[in-house]
Amino acid sequence: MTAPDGTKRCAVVGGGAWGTALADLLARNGHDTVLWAREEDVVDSINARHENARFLARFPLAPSLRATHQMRAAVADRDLVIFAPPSHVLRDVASQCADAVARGATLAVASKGVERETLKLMTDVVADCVPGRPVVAISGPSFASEVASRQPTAIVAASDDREAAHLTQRALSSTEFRVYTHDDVIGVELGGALKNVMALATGILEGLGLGFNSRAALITRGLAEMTRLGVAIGAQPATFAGLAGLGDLVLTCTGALSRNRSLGEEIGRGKPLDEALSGRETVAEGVLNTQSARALAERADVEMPIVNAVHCILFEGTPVKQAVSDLMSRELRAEQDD
Ligand SMILES: NC(=O)C1=CN([C@@H]2O[C@H](COP(=O)(O)OP(=O)(O)OC[C@H]3O[C@@H](n4cnc5c(N)ncnc54)[C@H](O)[C@@H]3O)[C@@H](O)[C@H]2O)C=CC1
Ligand SMILES: O=C(CO)COP(=O)(O)O
Repeated sequence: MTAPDGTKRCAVVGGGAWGTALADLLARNGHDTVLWAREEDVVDSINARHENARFLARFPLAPSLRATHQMRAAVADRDLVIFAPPSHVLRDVASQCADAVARGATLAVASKGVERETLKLMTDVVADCVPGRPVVAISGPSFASEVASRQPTAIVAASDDREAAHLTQRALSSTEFRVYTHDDVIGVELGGALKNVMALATGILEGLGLGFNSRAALITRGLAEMTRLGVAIGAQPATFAGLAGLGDLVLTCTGALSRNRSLGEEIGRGKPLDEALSGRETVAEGVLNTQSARALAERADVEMPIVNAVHCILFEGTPVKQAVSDLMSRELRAEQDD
């Protein structure tokens, strides 16, 4: 299936901002690439005007990139299939096209989350739906719009299968987009899911009018609890100091482009969650990820005070100021006791 010049036949499943940016990268690298999008207007706008006017407006896409509404046809006979829908629909989407995926295909998943019902990682969800193929987790600090405008970006591609990680690395890498491989799938995936919760939390602090001290404390202690949970379920601690941990955490906790952070700001200013969510067409994974993270922490018997505080604010009616005060009044302890 691979052409003599090394180009691949690729499919990206999920025509939101991130799936579109990844498909654009593949197409610009010369790979024969098709993007499945759920919305007909997205398909039409990519095919007719080389733009995803709904989810990634004003960024010109590679003219060779094709979009389709036919998911099974999109994934058939492809060397590399990247899944990039919101995490809560990944199982549904992957199941719909599972039997059309080629036997020898490499699968990758770019969605950032932990399945709420099963507490499974995204790579495990894909492996459940499309068994027998290697699966790669793609994660790291990467706002889709900055990738689409070719700003230098670095991410990781993690897999237990070294060849699959290398194939994904080679397919996506360019002079503006640098992909590192990794072998710690749990750490890389958990970093991407948990940073969404921390981005919500820093947004809440911002909405409350708090300043830089509070934000720095939150990022640092947030990283400590992300690492604690990761290590408890089998991740390597060093992964959390890397691109998919600290890198993505800093990006989304400080970057104005983060949807999770901006949702947090609205909540910090006093908007109820359902009101803040209504009218948003784009995904803020941190909301569901807060529920998954809290359940994972309970199962692993790991203390995650910030995740817990966000859960109390979003789902238990705790006033924001009260949650901050509760966090600050916990029993004093040594920082190195993590
Ligand atoms: N936007 C970004 O900068 C980045 C996003 N991601 C991750 O990529 C994943 C997708 O996010 P975005 O591309 O940003 O989405 P988006 O917010 O741009 O668009 C929403 C997407 O959800 C899809 N969708 C909604 N309901 C659906 C359903 N029932 N079935 C199938 N699809 C449905 C829409 O078709 C659309 O593609 C998320 O897990 C996100 O965390 C990861 C890195 C960067
Ligand atoms: O994951 C992202 C960047 O790496 C995107 O973050 P948001 O979903 O908060 O916008």
